[in-house]
Amino acid sequence: MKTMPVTPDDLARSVLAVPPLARNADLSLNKAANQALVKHLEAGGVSTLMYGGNANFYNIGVGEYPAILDMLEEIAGNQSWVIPSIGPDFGRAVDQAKILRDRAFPTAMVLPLQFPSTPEGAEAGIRRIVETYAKPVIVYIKNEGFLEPENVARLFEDGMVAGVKYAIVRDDPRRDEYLAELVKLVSPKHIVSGIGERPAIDHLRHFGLACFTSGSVCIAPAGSMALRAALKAKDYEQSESIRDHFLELEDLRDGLSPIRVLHEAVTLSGIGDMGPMLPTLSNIPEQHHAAIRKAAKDLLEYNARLLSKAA
Ligand SMILES: N[C@@H](CC=O)C(=O)O
Repeated sequence: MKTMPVTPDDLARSVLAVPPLARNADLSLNKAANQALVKHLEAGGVSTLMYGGNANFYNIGVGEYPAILDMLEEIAGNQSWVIPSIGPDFGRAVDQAKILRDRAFPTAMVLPLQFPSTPEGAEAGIRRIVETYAKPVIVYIKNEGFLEPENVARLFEDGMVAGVKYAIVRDDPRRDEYLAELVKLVSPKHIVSGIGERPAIDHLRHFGLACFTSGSVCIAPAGSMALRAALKAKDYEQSESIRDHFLELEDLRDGLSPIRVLHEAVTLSGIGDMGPMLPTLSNIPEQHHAAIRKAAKDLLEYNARLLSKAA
């Protein structure tokens, strides 16, 4: 596992995979299945693994946290950069930061708390979390009202933030006043698009963001990395044609539940059995499995074609 401090190059060098977390029937960690998924991602060229919403870190207790960190340290390749999440509530984030500060992970992402929270309170909380952790964190902006751009800018100026994951969903990602303000106050080289392949083209093309996070990268890492390369080359026609391969699965995710569909897609594709979802989420009903299996297998085949072309 890579342990160097975070730089903008780190944020840009790989799509940031946001994988699900595999569990056994009794909800214990399924190390073999988690490792199979990490190996699949690494074989497709992905070197950044961010464990957050898709792994349901929102519901992980402090008691289980050290065991999860042990497993992530063991399953990641030498060159992979692993970012665990902390929070979303302040008390849990501080307790997890105390566990993390003795570990080699280069940073952690602070999950956003919707309620009860104010922008000033969230800024103050992140300052205290960073004081406890003693390393800058990644800030996750998922909804309006959690942190204002000014709060984020102040945290940056004070060296508290290593990067921002920006994930507020808009009907048209090009029309985004919050993001336009944020990139005026914080250099976009520190900000990654956080909503998968669909808005990534607009976020990188029109706002200059450094890279993007993705769940569907877990099925087609070579596809997501090809999209990243096309965006870096500013080849937007090629970018759109690559993104088209993801839309069947992304449509199902957006229509049903992004996290739950991804969890089942990894299982049904055969990459690894993700098992039961940790409460308070539940597995997607079987009536949707046929459509998810087809979309996942189509995307996996696309991944295989890219890998064999590159070989
Ligand atoms: N939510 C996005 C990106 C990850 O955070 C996805 O799952 O594709």
